[in-house]
Amino acid sequence: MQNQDSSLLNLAKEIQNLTTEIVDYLSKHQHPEPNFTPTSPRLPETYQYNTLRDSLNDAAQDLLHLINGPKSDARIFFCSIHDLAAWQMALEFKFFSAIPKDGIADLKGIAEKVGMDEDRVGRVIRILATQRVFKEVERGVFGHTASSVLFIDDEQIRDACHYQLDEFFKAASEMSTSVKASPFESSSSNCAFKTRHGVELWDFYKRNPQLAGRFASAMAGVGKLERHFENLRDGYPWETVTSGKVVDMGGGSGHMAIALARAFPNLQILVQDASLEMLSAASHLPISDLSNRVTFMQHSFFDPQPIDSAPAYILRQCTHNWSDDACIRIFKALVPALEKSKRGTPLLINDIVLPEPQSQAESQRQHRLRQVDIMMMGVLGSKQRTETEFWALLTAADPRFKIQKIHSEGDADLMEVHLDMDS
Ligand SMILES: C[S@@+](CC[C@H](N)C(=O)[O-])C[C@H]1O[C@@H](n2cnc3c(N)ncnc32)[C@H](O)[C@@H]1O
Repeated sequence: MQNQDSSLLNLAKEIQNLTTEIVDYLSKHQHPEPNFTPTSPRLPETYQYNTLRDSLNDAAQDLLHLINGPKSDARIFFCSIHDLAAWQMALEFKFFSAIPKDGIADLKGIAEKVGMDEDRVGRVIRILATQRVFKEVERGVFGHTASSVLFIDDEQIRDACHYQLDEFFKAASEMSTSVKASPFESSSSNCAFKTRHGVELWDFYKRNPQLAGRFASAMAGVGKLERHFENLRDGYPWETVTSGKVVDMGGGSGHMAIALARAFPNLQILVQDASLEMLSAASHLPISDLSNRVTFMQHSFFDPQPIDSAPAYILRQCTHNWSDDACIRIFKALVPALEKSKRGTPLLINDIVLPEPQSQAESQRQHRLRQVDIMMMGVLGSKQRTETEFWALLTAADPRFKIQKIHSEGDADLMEVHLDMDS
């Protein structure tokens, strides 16, 4: 007889029910089920699928936490830094491309290609293989899995993983040292990145143009995760824009502007960024056919916006890089241009909007968002914000700012803000 009151069994039933819903979803949308091989079919990237996936993760994580217990859980999490160290080596020494995409390679061949001793190469690959990244097909011979082949197929996603495990991971280990040095002030000059690298983040990239290029590529990689682009594409009626240039402020290499221009042939977009290194990363992107519709300009969003009468102003993943005071300055610098624009011209803030404290957001999703918040604390002394916090900064910049709506079908929400000229 099963115990009806068993919370463990109830969680297992929830997992069974959610898995059934996922299998039904895949079958209804003609998606074959995934497997671990390099040719595994791709998963859907819809809001509905991701919501089911997050709920299943929540239930499965709860069951594992309860069954593992606090001691075993603690051992798993504090040793995960060594998984990251193995990943760091695999990325830095290009392990992924050292094994042919459709084939296998032995340890000697891989070690020669990556320029490391066989012993350590084997140890790194074998720990990753325990997480189904690479597979030891026979003793000392390795092939790819779905999770390792991703890093051959998608350079931008590889760059997104690489910059995190390189300059950001190194900085993260200095978090408590930096807070000890300035326990009551968090800023780009009082944060772990500055403690570890000796310079602030944007100066670091100015001094390392190659890493700035990787960062710009990584931003494009991050944009492919968790429906970032879909939210920007679907959260505003872009097809209604008939004239003028949309301005993408702090647009980096312009990868989002390019994707948006491809999705909407009616759009012209001006990408602004303060950094020439970021803007020049655009030369690596395939945009020759868009040269009339996507243009670039060096401009700091702290200076008054020189383009007025744009149909929309985008600020994507920029506010989270800055302190409250700096965000207020960014919003203020846009006000004169908005005043000269048509009524209802939106400022579109495309960034994480954190759930308000104690809200019921799924913990899997909330965990992802809060990881980015801690990342911002470490690399720039900045933060992710709730809607209430955004509202406070916008109205401090100009009391006429109103949050019109928030489109939220992915991790990076699209917040539509208007300057209400009648108030
Ligand atoms: C996290 S990245 C986001 C880039 C792009 N919007 C995206 O979504 O991928 C932040 C961008 O802000 C740019 N930036 C930093 N300071 C700036 C400033 N004062 N004015 C304009 N852009 C700036 C950086 O160069 C970088 O490209």
